[in-house]
Amino acid sequence: MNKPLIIAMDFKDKQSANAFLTSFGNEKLFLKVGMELFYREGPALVEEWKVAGHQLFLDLKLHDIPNTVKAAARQLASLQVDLMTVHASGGIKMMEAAREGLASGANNNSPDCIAVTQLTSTSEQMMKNELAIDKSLQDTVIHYADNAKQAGLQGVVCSAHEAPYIKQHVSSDFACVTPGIRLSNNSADDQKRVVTPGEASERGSDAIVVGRSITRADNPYQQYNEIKKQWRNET
Ligand SMILES: O=c1ccn([C@@H]2O[C@H](COP(=O)(O)O)[C@@H](O)[C@H]2O)c(=O)[nH]1
Repeated sequence: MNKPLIIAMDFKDKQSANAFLTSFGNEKLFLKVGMELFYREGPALVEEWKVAGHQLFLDLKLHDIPNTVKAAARQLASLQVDLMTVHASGGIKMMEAAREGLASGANNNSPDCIAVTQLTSTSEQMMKNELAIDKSLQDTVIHYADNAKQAGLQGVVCSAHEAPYIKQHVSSDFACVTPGIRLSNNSADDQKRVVTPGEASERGSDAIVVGRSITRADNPYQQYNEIKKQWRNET
């Protein structure tokens, strides 16, 4: 990966999403389609944006029994997206099943598959009190990342806080895709583990995912370029 800045296209429908994209002109982007937009618009919008030349991250966070995940991944592979997600808490067999499903459904290149370790909206306190996980957040994320590596996935979704530890304890070339990105004057909203684009870069993130800081900005294109500049250390 070459320091991608992935835009989280969390819009209610295709019309609002495409209205947002008009300010980017013909620029080719890396777009993340999540549950909100996919459940409304389905594969057609993904195909439309692929044809328009954008890279696509389909973030549906599959989490089910291995057989079901394998079959779902087989369907998603035919969409020829670049990246997709599963939840690491589904276990190694489920992640292996996702990889097998992608391989069997792809015409040529299968999409990269990465596993969500702990959502960036989760705090250490919440993990212990609500989720009843006794390990520290950092150790849990490293453990899940190690499972994802064993399952043959290409990387994980984590916060940039954990990225250096994953590089150190799992593998330096295991991809860390990090949401929870905010400029220093932005609200964290529902995110708990946030960093600035510059901090994500310093901590070794391979790609950042940014939604509301761009999509809700007064001038999304200007904000996108400001975040890109900080993320890529361009002065
Ligand atoms: O741990 C995770 C996994 C996925 N996400 C997704 O990233 C974006 C972040 O949006 P912001 O508006 O920049 O907070 C969103 O689509 C999430 O579904 C995440 O935030 N954390």
